[in-house]
Amino acid sequence: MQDKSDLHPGAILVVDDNSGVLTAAKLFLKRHFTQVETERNPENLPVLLANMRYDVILLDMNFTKDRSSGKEGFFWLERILQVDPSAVVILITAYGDVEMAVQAIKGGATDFVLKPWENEKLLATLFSAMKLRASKVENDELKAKQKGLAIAHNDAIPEILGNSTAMRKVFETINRVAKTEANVLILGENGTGKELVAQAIHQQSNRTNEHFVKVDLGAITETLFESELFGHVKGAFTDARDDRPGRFEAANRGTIFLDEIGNLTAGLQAKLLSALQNRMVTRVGSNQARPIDVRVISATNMPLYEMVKDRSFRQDLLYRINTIEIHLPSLRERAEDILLLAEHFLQLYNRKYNRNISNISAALKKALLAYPWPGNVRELQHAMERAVIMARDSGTLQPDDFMLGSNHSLESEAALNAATMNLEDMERETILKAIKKHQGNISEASKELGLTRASLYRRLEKYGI
Ligand SMILES: Nc1ncnc2c1ncn2[C@@H]1O[C@H](COP(=O)(O)OP(=O)(O)OP(=O)(O)O)[C@@H](O)[C@H]1O
Repeated sequence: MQDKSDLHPGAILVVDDNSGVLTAAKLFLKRHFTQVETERNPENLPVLLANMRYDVILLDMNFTKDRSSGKEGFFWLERILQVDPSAVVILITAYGDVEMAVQAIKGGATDFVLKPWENEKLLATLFSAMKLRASKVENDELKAKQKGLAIAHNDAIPEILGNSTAMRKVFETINRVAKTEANVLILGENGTGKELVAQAIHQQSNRTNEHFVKVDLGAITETLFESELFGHVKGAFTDARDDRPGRFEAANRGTIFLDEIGNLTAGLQAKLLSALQNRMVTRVGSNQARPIDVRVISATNMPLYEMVKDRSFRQDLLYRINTIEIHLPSLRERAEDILLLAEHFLQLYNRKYNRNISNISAALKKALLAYPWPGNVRELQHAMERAVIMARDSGTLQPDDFMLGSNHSLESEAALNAATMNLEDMERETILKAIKKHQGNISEASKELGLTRASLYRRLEKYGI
């Protein structure tokens, strides 16, 4: 008996009305694959397919009833693909039927083998078919997941709110560019809604049924970058146990969202530029370039134009990604939106935490308007969530209920100081307090402020802290 662990995992179905062919196929294939089934009567296919997902189906083109036209083969191929559009079907054809087989490939078959087959050739064909099946299944799962996420997303309605002139302009631009194929660069501070805008563009685009794949370039290490973005083949490096597509392939026909693009090192900028220019990616360890069709939306909170001047960002890469630019204003630049967003988050968290706080007191409104919001909408959202949870009584939310980054109540600190401090002073104060509260732990402080570590560090530098 053969040790099962030597076998390649995979389920194969062979459909042929010649029992000799079936026996030979089964004997041979069972030595290589974990599951091999055979079927003489194609009429049983619907039942078989309903009960089992086969990785590869070997299908005879010419059943006895209709010896030479291949009509039955075409018919069954179509039926299989109806049941499982990702099915991988290999046709078994007789010598001389090659033209017909080519036609069948156009109709959705993956490959064909000639009868009588050479075992080694059949095996090679099956192995590559298995790989194709694996990537189809992975793609299906990803799509299903994405759809699930999108639905969950719609449920939560992360609609982009804003009544300010600046935000109206942003909405107008989104409407105008979404349906085009233009690459979009979104600039704005942390927490201003860059990801939300990227999602909105994808949702309104012609690619809406395909994947929206986000890559946080700030979080990818230099060594992982290539494999993460472009994929790798088995054995390319120590941990590469299987072939794996990268994020660009996962986003094929859809949209890729390159977040924190300003954080890329010079070497990585060159690699990304080359992929975007050639519209091709090459998996690490392979020399086969694969074409990709993706729309690129990038975002950063870094001053890319200044970085081009001081040569820390490539101009040619900037021109690749900035066909359309969207500037998201900071929250303090659109004070008109502060109360609108505050009310929105109040209702959102009322529902979430089963509370019934009906409004925001005039004093708190004043304080919210005076605060500089270094972490922008995200900071307001977090602060509102905390307030809804912590508020002592239902009814009206008061300044005392409201803790900001510093964890001091608005009334006692920010609101009183607002009259005498300018925005930068206030931001510096807020940051100092957060750092003090977390005893110098930058990760914790940045979390509380709604900033990334990188942007907190930039501010520390700016304020000489
Ligand atoms: N205009 C808006 N209306 C409603 N919610 C918003 C708005 N802008 C941002 N938000 C919310 O604020 C949070 C932060 O938004 P988002 O992640 O899109 O910001 P970002 O600019 O991409 O942040 P970062 O630069 O830190 O990645 C999210 O929860 C988002 O839903």
